[in-house]
Amino acid sequence: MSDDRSNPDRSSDDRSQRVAVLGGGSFGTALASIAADNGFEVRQWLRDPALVEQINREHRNGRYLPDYAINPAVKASSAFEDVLPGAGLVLVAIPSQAFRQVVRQALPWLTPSQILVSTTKGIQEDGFKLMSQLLEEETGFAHIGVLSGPNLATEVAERQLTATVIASDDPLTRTRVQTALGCDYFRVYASNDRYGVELGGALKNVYAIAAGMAAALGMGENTRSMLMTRALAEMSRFAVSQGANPMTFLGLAGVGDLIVTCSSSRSRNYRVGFALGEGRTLDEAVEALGQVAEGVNTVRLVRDKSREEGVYMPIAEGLYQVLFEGVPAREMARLLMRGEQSSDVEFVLSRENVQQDHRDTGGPHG
Ligand SMILES: NC(=O)c1ccc[n+]([C@@H]2O[C@H](COP(=O)([O-])OP(=O)(O)OC[C@H]3O[C@@H](n4cnc5c(N)ncnc54)[C@H](O)[C@@H]3O)[C@@H](O)[C@H]2O)c1
Ligand SMILES: O=P(O)(O)OC[C@H](O)CO
Repeated sequence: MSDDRSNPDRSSDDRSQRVAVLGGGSFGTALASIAADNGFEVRQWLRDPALVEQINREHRNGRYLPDYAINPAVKASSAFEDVLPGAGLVLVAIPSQAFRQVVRQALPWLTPSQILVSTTKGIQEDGFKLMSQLLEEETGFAHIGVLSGPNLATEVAERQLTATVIASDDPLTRTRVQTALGCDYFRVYASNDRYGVELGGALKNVYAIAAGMAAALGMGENTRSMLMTRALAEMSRFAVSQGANPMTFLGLAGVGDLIVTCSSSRSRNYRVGFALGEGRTLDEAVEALGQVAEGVNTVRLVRDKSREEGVYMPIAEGLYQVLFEGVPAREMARLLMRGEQSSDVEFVLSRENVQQDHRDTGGPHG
């Protein structure tokens, strides 16, 4: 690969350490190729032996990224022992529902000096846990991070200019990820708000489903702009109630990712929403997609949590009713407009404020 993509800050020490990617989907594959473009030896783990064979022989992932040439330095395997020993950085790109199980299977080949980074934007039902929390729980390691931001995998694979965020309170994790993945078309910004960055990535999927639905229903740009704006307020309100820093939601992993996912027909969550807006059932929409749209599960978890904690989330509540209670999408959109708050910007600075506000206004569940 050409030298002009290489990162001038990379030290030879870093390069001597391999990069491992767990997951053979589109994002995992795109990231593996970037690290290989940057001169790292890269090993990718995936379950499907036929796909392993195709990646190694044709340098192509026909199932998830058929039109993209993978850097031949990426070697795939379905055996952890081929992939993990000797890796300095391990990127985990496995859907949330299988995340813990895969990390558990990989555990015998992981070591505490390794840096573990989740790229997965989802929530685990049991305990409302984010993926980096599962990494911590399963391994007890110190170098844990999260990669998030407006990063449609197909655009990354096409080498479109893209920015991402590595969030960790561990400086080594931030630096190593910047070195392994940063290049002239993939900018890696650092954040130390791991929780806020990770929560933002999971929450925006909910609103992408709503945005896809609005598009299919023929709603105009004014309506979709309102939806995204109210979505940002709703996400931030929820995040603050969970103790996150609202400022993070003004960055790439908050509003940045919200905009791309709510606007692009390349987003899987948007596509599920679009299919629902066209009148398909949830099962039909998910089956037609053939991949994971994390927002379907997230909307259920977030809606339950918001009720439990008294956080006002009318869009998540309405979407839940469309997805799981058979309320027609068009009817829900009208109801949302009627029930919306009358003030525009709310300034919520703390968890206590959110809860006080709902006590004062009577909130939806208050
Ligand atoms: N695709 C994108 O545009 C994109 C961009 C940024 C972040 N992400 C996040 O990254 C995560 C991974 O996304 P992706 O697009 O690479 O892939 P994906 O979500 O489509 O699937 C990832 C891989 O996990 C594998 N998998 C699923 N269940 C498994 C199991 N039980 N055991 C082992 N492997 C299993 C699949 O076979 C596939 O190879 C997602 O959860 C998503 O939130 C995706
Ligand atoms: O395809 P989606 O909807 O999972 O979204 C992909 C990325 O998260 C966009 O940043």
